[in-house]
Amino acid sequence: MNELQCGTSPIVGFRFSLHPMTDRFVEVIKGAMKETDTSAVWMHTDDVSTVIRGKQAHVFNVAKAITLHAAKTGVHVALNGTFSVGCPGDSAGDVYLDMPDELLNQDETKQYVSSQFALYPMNNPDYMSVIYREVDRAKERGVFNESMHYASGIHGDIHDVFDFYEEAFENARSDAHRHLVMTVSMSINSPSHEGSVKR
Ligand SMILES: Cc1ncc(C[n+]2csc(CCO)c2C)c(N)n1
Repeated sequence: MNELQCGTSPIVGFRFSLHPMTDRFVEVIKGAMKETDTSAVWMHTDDVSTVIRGKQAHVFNVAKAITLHAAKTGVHVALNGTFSVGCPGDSAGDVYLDMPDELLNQDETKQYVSSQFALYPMNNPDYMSVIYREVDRAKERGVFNESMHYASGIHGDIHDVFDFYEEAFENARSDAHRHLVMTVSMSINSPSHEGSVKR
């Protein structure tokens, strides 16, 4: 296969970093990963970030679970990450596409999150209408917070926010334009949320 060719694999990837605002950052990061069932995704952690790859549903399920575990410590946590699909590069982890669909992390604990996201529908000349459509979806779902340069503000309960992100990521790509990148930046348990309406 031509390694430079994009758009042949349905594998979804998420590369992210957690930044807990505490001296106890090591146990918050490592604890969140350990308490999450990551067996349905390929995962690798280094000194800067962690990458998970696999079926879309599992990648979003694991991303949310790790974030929720970190949030439940009560510590102010920042998460930054990039979702990508349609550019397999290497095929390590493709075996995870055979995993059963059953989601392995089911914690329903409520948790307010404030976030910003940006969609990059690669090689799609009509990318702005894709972006507007997904921002409209956020408004319909009740998770839209505000417009801003280079991103859109999304907030609410972590389950509603991650549901929206997965739906937007699913809908912002097509057979004609399979390569999609989405960046997400989240702030949780921040003292700056004080006074925010939806908590
Ligand atoms: C999700 C995530 N993965 C890796 C790092 C990088 N990192 C920074 S401190 C630390 C623990 C001590 O090794 C690690 C792994 C991160 N911040 N967030």
